[in-house]
Amino acid sequence: MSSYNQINPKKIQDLQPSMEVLVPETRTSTLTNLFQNVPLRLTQEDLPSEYSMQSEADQISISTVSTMEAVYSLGLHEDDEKLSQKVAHKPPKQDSSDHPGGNTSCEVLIIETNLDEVDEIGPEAQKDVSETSSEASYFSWPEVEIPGSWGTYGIEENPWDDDDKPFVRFRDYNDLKLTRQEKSGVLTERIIACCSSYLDKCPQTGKYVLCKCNLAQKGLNNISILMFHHYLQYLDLSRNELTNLDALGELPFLMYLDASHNMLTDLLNFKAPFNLTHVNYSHNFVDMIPNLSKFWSLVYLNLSHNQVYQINGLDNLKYLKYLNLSHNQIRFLRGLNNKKLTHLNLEHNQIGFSEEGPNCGFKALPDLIVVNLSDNLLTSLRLFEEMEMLQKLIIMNNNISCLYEIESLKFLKFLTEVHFKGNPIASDDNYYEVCLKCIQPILILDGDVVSAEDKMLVNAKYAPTPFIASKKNHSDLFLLEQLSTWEVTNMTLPITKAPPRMIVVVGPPGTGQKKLIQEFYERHPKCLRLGISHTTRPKNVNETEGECYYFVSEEKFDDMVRNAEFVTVSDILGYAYGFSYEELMKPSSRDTILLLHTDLVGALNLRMRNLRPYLVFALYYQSDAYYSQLLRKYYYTYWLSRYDYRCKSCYATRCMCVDSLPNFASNGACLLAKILPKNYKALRIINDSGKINSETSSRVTSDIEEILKDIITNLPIKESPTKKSSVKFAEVNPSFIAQPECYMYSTESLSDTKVTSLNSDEITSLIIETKKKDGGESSFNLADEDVFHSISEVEFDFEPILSVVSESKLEEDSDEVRKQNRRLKPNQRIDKFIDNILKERELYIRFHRANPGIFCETVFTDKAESTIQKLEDLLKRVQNSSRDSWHSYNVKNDPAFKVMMTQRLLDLNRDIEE
Ligand SMILES: Nc1ncnc2c1ncn2[C@@H]1O[C@H](COP(=O)(O)OP(=O)(O)OP(=O)(O)O)[C@@H](O)[C@H]1O
Repeated sequence: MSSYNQINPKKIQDLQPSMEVLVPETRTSTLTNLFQNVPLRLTQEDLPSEYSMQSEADQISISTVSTMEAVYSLGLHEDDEKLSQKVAHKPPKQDSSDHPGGNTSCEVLIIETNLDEVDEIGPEAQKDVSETSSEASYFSWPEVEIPGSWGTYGIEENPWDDDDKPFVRFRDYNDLKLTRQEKSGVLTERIIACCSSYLDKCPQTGKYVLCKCNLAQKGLNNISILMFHHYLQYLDLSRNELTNLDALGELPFLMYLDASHNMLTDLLNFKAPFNLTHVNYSHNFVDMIPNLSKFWSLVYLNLSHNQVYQINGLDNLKYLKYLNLSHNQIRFLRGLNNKKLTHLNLEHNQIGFSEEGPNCGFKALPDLIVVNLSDNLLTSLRLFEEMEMLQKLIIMNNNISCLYEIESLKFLKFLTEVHFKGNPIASDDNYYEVCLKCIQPILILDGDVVSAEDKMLVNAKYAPTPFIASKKNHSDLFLLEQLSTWEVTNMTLPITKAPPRMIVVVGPPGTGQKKLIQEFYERHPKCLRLGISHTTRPKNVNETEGECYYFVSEEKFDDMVRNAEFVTVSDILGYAYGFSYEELMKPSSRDTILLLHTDLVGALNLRMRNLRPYLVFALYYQSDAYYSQLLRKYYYTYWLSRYDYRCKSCYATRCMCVDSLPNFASNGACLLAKILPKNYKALRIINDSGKINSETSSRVTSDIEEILKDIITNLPIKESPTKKSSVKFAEVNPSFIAQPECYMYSTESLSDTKVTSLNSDEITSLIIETKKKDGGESSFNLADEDVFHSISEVEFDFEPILSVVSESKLEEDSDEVRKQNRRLKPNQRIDKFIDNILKERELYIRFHRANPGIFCETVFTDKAESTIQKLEDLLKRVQNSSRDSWHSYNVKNDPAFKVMMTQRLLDLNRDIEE
């Protein structure tokens, strides 16, 4: 027992007369309250010798006066400090200002009752009582039943800790001489007074009341008197002989109830308090859980060591976090759907099965952190597969015999502690290693700390490198492919000859696959053949028809699609790309390997069509470099195509971009100037108002002049592939042309004119494109969509420097997104465009990770040498691979082929009609 309540009654004799005690009002009233219920009388023995009691009448009945009055009347006055020195006490932990009444040094006065009323207690009995009392500690929690302090998870800290509140005790239970009635197990007010503590405010009167009562191990069998103690919050009735708790129905504020180690058969069979959160009912005789809906506020429920044989009645306990049903007779895991449950103890039951289904068994308990299922009959660990929050699993002494079961735990990211001892698996030689391998986060296995070295060793021993894993998957797929029987599907190719073996370089746009395969082809022209795709995108200046693409119009491409001429078709950044059957089956030597590049869709189509391509994943190693490459590649072209139809570029030894739009003028040209190669020059035209008037036009002209001069004098002339010597004017703004002294501009729109004042070899072509309005000033309003359309219709016969990226891909976005886009500043939109491509790269990478083995090689286009080396290795492998695995297939003999082709055509027609 703590010194706090271990006061020698004789101490009172140390008190000196005329000592003053300062007692806060609230405390006095509490004491008074308490004393009103406990009529006590002081006897001569209790008093210092100076105070002799003359007669019975001098005995002070405290039932009518407050304690303090009693103390005063006895002259026991002392200031708090001195008193507290004299009386053993434990000072409160917290700052006294937290407590009502200021100074809260807790003096403890023990005042004995009238001995006449008390029977003699034999030495044996006295010993019993004192033992009982010392066991029932005020400061400890109910005993821990589960190894490893599981049982204390109920409430992490004791909110009713007497240390935190002023505490007053008048008598210690040990010093009570029990009456006959009390000895027979009847709870009396005297006992309650001895066992009560912890002052808290009464919710009704606002006065302080004692709200904690620890009646553990008092031999009680009748507690009906408790019904008068409405304000109890904490009640410990453990280790008594109780058979019913009806009286608790009168305790509306009860929050904590320990009724363990009694003889109770009914669970919580009393009127539900408002907010009962913690119930310990362990070690009783409960065999059935009734519907506990009324006890909705339960957070902790301990029903261990009862006779429960099935779980039910807990459905509506939405706040239940801790449930202990250990040492019962439960056979089947079901009836638990308490979503907030974090700790579940079911050890020592007979559970062999769990309810199966989407919201059953453990699947209904997504938040479980600790589970104890030791000493049951489980044979599998699969029921824990989806318990994502699980941190600790105790499943000792079950029947888990297959090591493979541990695999079920491999996706549990937080599982750091497992106990499998006593299962057949634990005696397997590989048990330790398998556990470490499958349960990656593990820190404690069967109570022993797992060292980092062990984990590393095991991982090194068992985990294949990604390379091997990828190869293995690949070979698995290959095997599957070999084993699959030949059948005609919608994807079956309408060809009768085995297609060539092929290497396909796959990557996101702008990765440089085209350049890569060309370089590789040039190294091995004899054993490779370049596969040329069709595309609707405009030809770049340095591209030749039929060398890297067949450039076709959209109409032509659509026709080819309708005629089913393509093996695969993709839409990339608004242009269509397709690889045709004709190109696939082009006559070549049997040993020649087809080399082509596609996007992911194309590559997967080739695979689905059973063409068995060797897929090579190409990407930029450094995403920064990829970003810069995209900027170089698309910024320019995208800008031109999207924001300013009037601004076109021309290919020349030096290029000039002329623009007349305010937005472009202020941002675009500058930007272009930065990103264009050195021998290109961007011309910036300042035109804030969006109108070209005579003033701005003269500035424009002088700007042009300046730049042209600069081009001519400073920049080295480079060979132009086109060597055009004409200047193409498209709808030339008259105000430009009105400066004949600068350059000879034609006044006729859309006509070719020589630039006479410049050396035509040096400036090969120059496009100035503006919009004339009513023959006068040109007005350019960005919001004027018509301007955009009319100008985009103008045809140019020059070759654009870079591929012009269509905006149609972005046009596919919803209207809402489009509107947002419109509101963005031009450079933000471009960033978005590039962001989309970067996201596409991420998609490719994710796809690769999720499908190990689908790519047989990964190359980095910004690491040219290693890339070519890898491709050469691959080429050797492909050359050595079997060529004859194709089934010869005779279309004529296959009725299914006809049916399938008819169906395919019908589908196609329907698509076209739609
Ligand atoms: N037949 C095809 N089917 C699907 N995708 C294709 C096909 N042909 C080319 N592609 C892909 O189209 C994308 C755009 O190619 P294109 O050459 O037009 O632009 P690019 O940005 O210069 O490409 P790269 O980065 O390879 O140089 C590339 O990712 C390419 O792999």
